Amino acid sequence: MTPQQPAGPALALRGLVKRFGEKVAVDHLDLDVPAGSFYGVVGPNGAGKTTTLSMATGLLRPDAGHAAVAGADVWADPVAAKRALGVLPDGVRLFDRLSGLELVRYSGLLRGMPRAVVEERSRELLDALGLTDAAHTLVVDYSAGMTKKVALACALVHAPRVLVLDEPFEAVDPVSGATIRAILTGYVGGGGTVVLSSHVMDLVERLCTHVAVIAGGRVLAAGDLATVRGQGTLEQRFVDLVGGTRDVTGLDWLR
Ligand SMILES: Nc1ncnc2c1ncn2[C@@H]1O[C@H](COP(=O)(O)OP(=O)(O)OP(=O)(O)O)[C@@H](O)[C@H]1O
Repeated sequence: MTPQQPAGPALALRGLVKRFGEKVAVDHLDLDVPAGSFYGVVGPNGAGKTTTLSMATGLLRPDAGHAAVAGADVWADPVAAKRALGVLPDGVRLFDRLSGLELVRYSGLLRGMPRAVVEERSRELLDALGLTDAAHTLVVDYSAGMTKKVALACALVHAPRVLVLDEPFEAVDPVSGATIRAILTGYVGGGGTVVLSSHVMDLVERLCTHVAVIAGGRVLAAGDLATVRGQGTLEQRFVDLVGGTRDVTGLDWLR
């Protein structure tokens, strides 16, 4: 894969707003993801990470604001934006009556790639992700981790310039996790940009060059990892920004 580096930010979010009834899930959110960065998005449950990434990738229409991928507006110029983009959405809903191999092939062909290239890359990706033995198994019969991996293969098959991954390591076993980390690190090394959300601070700290801490639909801190982290660990900084640990009261019946 040889993704070219876009000029300007790989992902630019400006004034994004999303409301669900009374709930403001994303509240005038701005974020720049530099090209070639490995960008971690962290935040407590319900912070607005999935909603933000969904708007950034054209899966959810914002109530206000703009999102641009490699300079192309996701809503005004969706073809250009989506050409540059690979997405692993949260709670992936796939065409699960296809086999794993068929699904990855289908993703490549949908992108207008030549059949021979699709064939080669599909098999290579399944092999790298340890899914060769399950290549002809229907995706509906995959485990959660296998589903995550095949969805990642679908996101990678067209060698996008920007990859947006919602919780890519969730449900994935340690060996597969290491493989995915190696694939993503190699991809960034080759000029690609990764944006991922995660709850695992340790992983974000090890992998990412940049991080944004989101809570209440707003960015509390963003920038290169060392700056955001400061003197302590990312987890300490996260707790400082988001609020300390809560004492558990009640639940006497459980003790
Ligand atoms: N389709 C929806 N309808 C109503 N409310 C929603 C919807 N999607 C998200 N929300 C609300 O918006 C807020 C942000 O949710 P979001 O899924 O973006 O958070 P998150 O940071 O990804 O959380 P988690 O870490 O738990 O996955 C939450 O309060 C959630 O209940």
